[in-house]
Amino acid sequence: MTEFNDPLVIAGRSFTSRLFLGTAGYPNQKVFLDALEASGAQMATASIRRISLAGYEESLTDLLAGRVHILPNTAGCQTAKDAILTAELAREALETDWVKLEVIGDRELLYPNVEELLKATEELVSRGFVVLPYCNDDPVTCQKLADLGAATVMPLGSMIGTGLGIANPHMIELICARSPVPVVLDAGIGTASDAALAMELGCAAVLLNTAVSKAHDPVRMAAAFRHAVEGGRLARLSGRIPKRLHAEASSPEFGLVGS
Ligand SMILES: CC(=O)[C@@H](O)[C@H](O)COP(=O)(O)O
Repeated sequence: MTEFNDPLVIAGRSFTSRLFLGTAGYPNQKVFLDALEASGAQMATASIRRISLAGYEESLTDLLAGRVHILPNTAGCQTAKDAILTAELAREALETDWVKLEVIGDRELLYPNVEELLKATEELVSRGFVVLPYCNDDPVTCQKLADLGAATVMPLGSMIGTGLGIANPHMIELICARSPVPVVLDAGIGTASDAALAMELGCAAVLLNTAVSKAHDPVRMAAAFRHAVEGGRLARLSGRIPKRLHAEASSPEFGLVGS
């Protein structure tokens, strides 16, 4: 059975795991590392502004190096200028061109500022970055980001940290159907079934943080997400049955003894 292990390729790099993990908010370093291992994730994102997290005994980058591909993110940035500067700092410090681009338009909602996001994407692509933008669940914005050269689009399921799951599954499905680049569902995931749904809708991968780091048992939850993402992907590839409005007997009615 190799189908659900078909690698996801982003900017020439292959990932056999389609689960990407955030690194913030774990109770301690051991739980974080155990959860990371249980998740099977091969890419983990860390905020470049908070890279030396309190509670971690050694630097987060040293901790992650050799285990996963580190994806610095621009969390906390509110303008294109700020995000570009942060990405450049990350490139310098971590020697990576990859960046998860977050440009926030509202501190309470943590919703993207689309105008600034597009501006920052264009500039960072022109500077040679591999840009993975966190964006609205809006097909027009996703198309614009792809046109500007984003390596993926990462529409939100719902607001960051809410655990509300996928607020608009129809739109996520539509984005997946139209996107020329891989779609990574990012943010708002609450539990394993949300991640399975994302994959069933056609997402190439899922990025999440809070649902694991704040779970009662983060390590088990990380394992649950690993299975959910694989299961959802497998279901997607298998082709689900159409939904019907009327019952249809699942057992044949003819050829039974006495019929
Ligand atoms: C870690 C990170 O990048 C978050 O900003 C991301 O969007 C995940 O959100 P959740 O914590 O809701 O999974």
